[in-house]
Amino acid sequence: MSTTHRITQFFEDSIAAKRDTLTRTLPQISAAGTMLAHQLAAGRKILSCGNGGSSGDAQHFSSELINRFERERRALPAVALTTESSTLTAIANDYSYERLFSRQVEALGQPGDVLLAISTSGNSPNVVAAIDSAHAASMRVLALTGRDGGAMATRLGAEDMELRAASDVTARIQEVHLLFIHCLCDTIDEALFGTP
Ligand SMILES: O=C(CO)[C@@H](O)[C@H](O)[C@H](O)[C@H](O)COP(=O)(O)O
Ligand SMILES: [Zn+2]
Repeated sequence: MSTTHRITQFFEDSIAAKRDTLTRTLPQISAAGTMLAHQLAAGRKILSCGNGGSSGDAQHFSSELINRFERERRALPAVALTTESSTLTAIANDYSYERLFSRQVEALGQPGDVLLAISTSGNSPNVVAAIDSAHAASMRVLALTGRDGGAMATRLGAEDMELRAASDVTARIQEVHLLFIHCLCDTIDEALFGTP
């Protein structure tokens, strides 16, 4: 298959994944953004985590809360658990890579905070462990997944939410996750600060 044909296929597959996800999850996306806004309005913060491309998504989300999304408004509290290299290397070295995020949740998570847990497979052990630690800290969880939701989907409680991208391809799932993140940021701003 030629390069231009492959690129065309990537674009078409990404469009289809987004369209299918919208059809399946529109109410859930709105409800998830509203839940985040409610917790932020109550003075709580959002911790985010993920591996590889999802680590970037975790940081993308926290930067758009602390800095801003598309409008001028006050800074909102969010922490990506993927950036502090001394902490990350110490936990992986002294404990295990599986505890990379859960150890930080144990240190930083407070009742009512939200963990944004991002995994295209839903099976990354360190993200699954972070969900368990978030529950132990009386936090709520918003999971961004793909495929069949993996182990993460089975760990969520009644207070938690899942946004699942309608694809089995990691790269396409990530492209949907970024759209989730921007929709969540917009819903948060609308809920907290009204329509500009
Ligand atoms: O970005 C990509 C693929 O597009 C990769 O770096 C990908 O993030 C890594 O393979 C991750 O380890 C996948 O983990 P997960 O999404 O299944 O939790
Ligand atoms: Zn990627």
